[in-house]
Amino acid sequence: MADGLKRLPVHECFHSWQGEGVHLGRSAYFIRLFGCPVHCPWCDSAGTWHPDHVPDEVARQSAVELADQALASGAEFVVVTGGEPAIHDLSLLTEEIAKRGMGRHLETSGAFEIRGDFDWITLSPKWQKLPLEENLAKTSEFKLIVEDEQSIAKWVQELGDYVSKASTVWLHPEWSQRANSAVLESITRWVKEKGDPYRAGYQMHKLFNADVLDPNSRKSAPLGGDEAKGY
Ligand SMILES: Nc1nc2[nH]cc(C(=O)O)c2c(=O)[nH]1
Ligand code: SF4
Ligand SMILES: [Mg+2]
Repeated sequence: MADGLKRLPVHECFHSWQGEGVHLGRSAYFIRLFGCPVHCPWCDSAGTWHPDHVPDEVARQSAVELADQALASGAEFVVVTGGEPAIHDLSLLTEEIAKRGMGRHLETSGAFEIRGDFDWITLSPKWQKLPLEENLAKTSEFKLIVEDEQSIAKWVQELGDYVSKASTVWLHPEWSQRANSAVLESITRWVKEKGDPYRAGYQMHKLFNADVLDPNSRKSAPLGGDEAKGY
């Protein structure tokens, strides 16, 4: 493969702390790769794919460059996110990160084959493109996005034992619904009724504005579920 093709398209890289999930609050270096064919109506990273939000230029970086930057940041581990990072071959990147002794975490919809070795996989399924069974079987934690009062039951029905027997299943209000009391109550009720493995979750970094403190982060581009605009 020509060297240029091995370079990954990068939307942004920044040092922050993990704002979600089991590793909440830990110092983490985020590599947000460009591109996502899933197209969720409420995507909070539309700059990675949406024609109205993509930047004029997208840098391509090698696995060595990305891993060197991650190490230099002093973060505890690396989160590879997107976009949908699994549309890219991540093998070289995870190899280079491991060589530097850092943990490799992946944030994915699970809809694409995962190429690369990860220590931790967060799978957040999307109706627009359902996860592959092979990925459900190797998920470390699930994150279900709760868009309305029916969301949780619908996901639990769709994913069956993969979620009901998982070690951790986070229930996150979709961000534009974070003040919708019916959505929040549906999460509270589910956790109180079912208990383990379900846990109420939130995107805590957004409350802290943690990511924007790194000047290398890009302004976020949330779509906010505007169906009238067709996305
Ligand atoms: N601080 C912080 N934590 C995160 N955890 C998952 C994120 C993501 O966008 O994938 C994310 C993010 O964008 N920022
Ligand atoms: S939320 Fe994630 S999977 Fe959905 S469109 Fe945005 S980047 Fe893609
Ligand atoms: Mg995010």
